[in-house]
Amino acid sequence: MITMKDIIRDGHPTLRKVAEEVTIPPTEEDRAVLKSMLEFIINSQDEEIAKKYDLRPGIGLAAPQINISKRMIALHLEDEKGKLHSYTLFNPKIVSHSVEKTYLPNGEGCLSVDEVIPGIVPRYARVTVKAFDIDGNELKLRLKGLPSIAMQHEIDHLNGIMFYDHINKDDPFKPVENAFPLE
Ligand SMILES: O=CN(O)C[C@@H](CC1CCCC1)C(=O)N1NCCC[C@H]1C(=O)Nc1ccccn1
Ligand code: NI
Repeated sequence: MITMKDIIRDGHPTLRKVAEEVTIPPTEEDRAVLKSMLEFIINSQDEEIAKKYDLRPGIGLAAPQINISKRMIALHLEDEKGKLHSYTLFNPKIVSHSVEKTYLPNGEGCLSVDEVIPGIVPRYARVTVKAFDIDGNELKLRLKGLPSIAMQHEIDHLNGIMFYDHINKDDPFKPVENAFPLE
């Protein structure tokens, strides 16, 4: 099982690489890795398991964070209606997005960043994503709210981008044009 020791931290070069596309159909190994990434996220949200293995809670994980420079991500999170969504995706790609932006009112963190970096992290309010599921079937997702924000955070990891790259360096809380806080 994946634990925090498997998660590389800011400064590790893999976090700044553009990850390689996964060949479709995925190999058994790629499928096993992606399943283990979702298992980690679900474990990290389970109070007992997280305590037992000292896991930091997460709602998403990208393969580069476990030093695998491949375009694979897992997400396990609730949407604004309280509906739980699990995503295990190969080669996700944002194919369209809203002009409007949004951001988490308390900023963002990252399991690969041990310090708190305050500031507004502007994200597209809505995104349409094309990807392949765990079996290699093509799918299209239309996301808004937290799923949209989290998806963009994870796809950034596949392109070597960290959340704080989006924070205004001169004034981290400067209002962003056409961006509205989530909730
Ligand atoms: O690349 C993947 N990661 O680095 C794990 C990150 C991904 C999220 C950061 C912002 C959007 C996606 C993660 O889940 N966290 N980051 C560290 C703090 C805890 C946790 C978190 O933000 N939790 C959360 C947020 C909103 C609502 C409920 N829970
Ligand atoms: Ni992250």
